[in-house]
Amino acid sequence: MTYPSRVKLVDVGPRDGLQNEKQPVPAAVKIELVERLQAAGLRHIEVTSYVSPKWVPQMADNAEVMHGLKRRSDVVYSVLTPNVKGLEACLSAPREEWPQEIVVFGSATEAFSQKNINCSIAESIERFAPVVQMAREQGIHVRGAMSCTVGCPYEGEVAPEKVGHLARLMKDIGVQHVGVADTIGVGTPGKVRAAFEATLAHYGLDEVSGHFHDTYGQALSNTLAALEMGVWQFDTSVAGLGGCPYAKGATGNVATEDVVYLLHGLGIHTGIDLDALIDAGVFVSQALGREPNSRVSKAIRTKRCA
Ligand SMILES: CC(C)(COP(=O)([O-])OP(=O)([O-])OC[C@H]1O[C@@H](n2cnc3c(N)ncnc32)[C@H](O)[C@@H]1OP(=O)([O-])[O-])[C@@H](O)C(=O)NCCC(=O)NCCSC(=O)C[C@@](C)(O)CC(=O)[O-]
Repeated sequence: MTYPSRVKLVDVGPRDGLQNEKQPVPAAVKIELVERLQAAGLRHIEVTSYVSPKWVPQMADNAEVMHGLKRRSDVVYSVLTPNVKGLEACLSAPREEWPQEIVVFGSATEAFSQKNINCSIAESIERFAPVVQMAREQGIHVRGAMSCTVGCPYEGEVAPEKVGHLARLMKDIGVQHVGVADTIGVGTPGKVRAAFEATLAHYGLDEVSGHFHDTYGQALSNTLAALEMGVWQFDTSVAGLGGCPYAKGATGNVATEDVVYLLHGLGIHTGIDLDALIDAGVFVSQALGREPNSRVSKAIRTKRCA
């Protein structure tokens, strides 16, 4: 089996990982988390989202976090912007605090679209179109997240045709890259492959990524299945943090630590220092009062103690 020679990981821990936390997480902790991730070698970090603070209170400090970061010139910072209001809020900061990439997020199912962003799929595309245009005019890269590509908490199994339909709509409005998300972590390799195949009818292999939650413990298998298709970009979350507020019961994303261990084991270079990454996961987990949700982190920390 041949695997891609390079893999890009986007650590979504500061955004996807923390958005669902009920306890307030101070901006200083979020900032230190991003800085620890970049020090560990992560070069793509999803920092925050410009969404309604009534819907997701944890992300209300978006501007403070973007302002407080000590940025590195070799790191790409991204943020979620569901509508023009969100993008305008993000761009109201001085240019040096802008992200290089924004994310619009849609759903392959109508029910999740309504629950998550309060509109139909068609309406979401209408909302995204001016966001995409404005961002691209400013030289900001646009990624699209496609939720519920294999399963939906409200509609159950999702047909690949629905994924292909959303991918085409995203392509038509100029979204440059799409992430195939298993929002509730129910996917298995065959289903994930089918979701990618439907997406690859509209996007090239260099324009797609995988985003796997680990609710059923399948995220590493799904990552491997995607790697075997030639997919080389993945979202992961330090310490396995996360969950979407509108996908009840779904656990966090696959832990970055576990994916890095897998990749290094396959001989794929990531540039990530696994020990420093584990320490970043311990830092944020301690701030949240829990253990990191990563088997690799646990194993390596046990070995360190021995
Ligand atoms: C999309 C909206 C805003 C629509 O929400 P809405 O209520 O339909 O919007 P609206 O335009 O009618 O505005 C209602 C209120 O929200 C305000 N508002 C409107 N837009 C913004 C904004 N951008 N920033 C700040 N405030 C905003 C607006 O000003 C107004 O305030 P009010 O007059 O009531 O005081 C809302 O549904 C929302 O914020 N949803 C949040 C959804 C979210 O963040 N979900 C989690 C992220 S997605 C995810 O995790 C999945 C992913 C990406 O990881 C992939 C996967 O695993 O599937």
